[in-house]
Amino acid sequence: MQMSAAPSTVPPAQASTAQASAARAVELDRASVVFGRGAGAVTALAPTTLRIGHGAFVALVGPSGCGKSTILKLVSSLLRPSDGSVVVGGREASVRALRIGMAFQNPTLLPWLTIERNVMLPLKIVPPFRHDFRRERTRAFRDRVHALLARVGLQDFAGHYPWQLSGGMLQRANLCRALIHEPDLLLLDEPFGALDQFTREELWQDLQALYLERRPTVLLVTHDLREAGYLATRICVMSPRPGRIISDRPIDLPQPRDIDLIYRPDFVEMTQSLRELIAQVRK
Ligand SMILES: Nc1ncnc2c1ncn2[C@@H]1O[C@H](COP(=O)(O)OP(=O)(O)OP(=O)(O)O)[C@@H](O)[C@H]1O
Repeated sequence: MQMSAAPSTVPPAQASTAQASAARAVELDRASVVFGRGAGAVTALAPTTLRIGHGAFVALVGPSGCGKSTILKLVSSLLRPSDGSVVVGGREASVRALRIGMAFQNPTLLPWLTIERNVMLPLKIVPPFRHDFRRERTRAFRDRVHALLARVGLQDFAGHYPWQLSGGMLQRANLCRALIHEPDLLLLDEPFGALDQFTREELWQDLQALYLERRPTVLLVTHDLREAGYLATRICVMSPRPGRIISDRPIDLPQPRDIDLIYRPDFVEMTQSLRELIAQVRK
């Protein structure tokens, strides 16, 4: 097993040039976000440059309030940068050049729809699928939903309602909904934060398998350094006040990764060095 050296701490201006790539899924160029004005202004994100190639799995880690979710919101165009630019799939983020899937800490499944219907929703809304949906080619879509639910062990729960499922099952269904329309870009904001360790590890394995199947570009915000190390091909560490990327390193471990990896000494050493870096910037 090859583990890359301890994280390199780099000056902010160069922090994200580590993975220059011709074909980029996401490109932040000195993008910053300031909330409010004057004395009450809060800089959520200092000018940040971050380039992510297609198919990369990037984890954003760092202490609370350092701007991780702000970056996700910029990429999903829920927020516009106060300065600088955010380009997704070669176009300004708001243009939606890539198909995007999203999952957050609290699964936002609609309580009045079955799991099957919830997971099917993006097919109803997102082009090009919605065209076929209107033409009532729903049988193929239903098969597709059932196949994906089966991949995460929910084959017997398609007809259940969200309130009939456990937290882990809900989060599995939530992941299915984020992936059903085969997104090019998957944005995950602490999707497993509320789960117990065993369920979390199971879901890491599910997510890894689903990622390796189609290799969408993934941007994962997490507080769990083992989650970041197990899943990501690259980890960016952020520091707060103002939010910025202070370390950007590849995770040179072959995939698929065995879950036992997270208990191996060199992996523990790697997560420990990240932990120390974050502890320093929290002070
Ligand atoms: N709408 C807003 N108005 C004012 N300040 C905001 C707003 N949204 C976020 N902030 C501030 O911007 C900073 C970055 O917030 P952000 O949610 O991106 O952090 P985070 O790293 O995702 O935090 P956490 O890990 O706790 O979720 C924080 O200081 C936060 O208080």
